[in-house]
Amino acid sequence: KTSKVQYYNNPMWPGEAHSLKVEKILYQGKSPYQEVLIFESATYGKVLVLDGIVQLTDKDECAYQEMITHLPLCSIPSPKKVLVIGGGDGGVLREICRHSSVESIDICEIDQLVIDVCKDFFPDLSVGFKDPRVQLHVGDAVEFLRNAPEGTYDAIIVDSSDPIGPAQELVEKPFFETIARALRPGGVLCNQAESMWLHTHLIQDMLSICHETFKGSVHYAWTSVPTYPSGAIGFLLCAKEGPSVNFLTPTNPIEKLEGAMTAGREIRFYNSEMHRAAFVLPTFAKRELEAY
Ligand SMILES: NCCCCCc1nc2ccccc2[nH]1
Repeated sequence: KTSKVQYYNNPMWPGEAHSLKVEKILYQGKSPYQEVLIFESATYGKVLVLDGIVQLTDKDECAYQEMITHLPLCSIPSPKKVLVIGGGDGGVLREICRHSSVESIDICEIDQLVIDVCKDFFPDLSVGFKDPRVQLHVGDAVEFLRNAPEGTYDAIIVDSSDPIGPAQELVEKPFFETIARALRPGGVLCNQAESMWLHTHLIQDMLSICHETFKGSVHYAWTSVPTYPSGAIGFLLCAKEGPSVNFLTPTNPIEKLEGAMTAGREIRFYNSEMHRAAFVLPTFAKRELEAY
């Protein structure tokens, strides 16, 4: 049973907690990297928790998976080679597979246990692994990117957990530099970039690093995910210098996506207006983030 005191001590959102009623524990385990918990909630379907942090729920995972994927992929004309860092639940893979221009997808996930339990408990997400274009690499992303030839990818999506624990190195400058090197000119990066309500300093640090590393353009976007503390989570969209990228208006014909049935599931959250709206910031966030 989680004690209330320990419950309120997560350094990512000290003093606050979003709680879900547990109907039934479905899985509890521990990998070399983190504790893994899956439970059936009363109102959000199944829930995946890593080290006490909600990663996704059946009900609202579509918001995060669709936005982190289609914001970058709909911003370039014809993405062919895509890399996913993290994303072991398979949800981002499921969304990438909607893009018929994509020819190959590399995914580098450090924790095999996350992949295994999501195949058992989240078939709607792990369906992404079944696509023949997907090549799985289990290991450390820094290592993987060091060995990636320069200019390999049209898009890189960093679906990381938070920078406490295995994902700490994924917000540091050297990592962003290896990403820039692995992107082709005009290639794009989209990574999980915390909440504008809770993590302004962390976002400012990431924005500074990205403005130094990506001479193309850098934009912060956000969306609503009710089961993430603060109810909002952000994304950092970066373009490597080269053919210009306009993140603010989707270029890739999203219409053919909206109807796209992939793996038996239609799109539930993303559309062209939500794409444009994601880059519109409330005044406090403009003040705190647009200067960086
Ligand atoms: N696939 C990982 C998604 C992120 C899950 C953990 C998490 N939940 C958050 C809530 C608010 C801000 C940042 C957050 N990061």
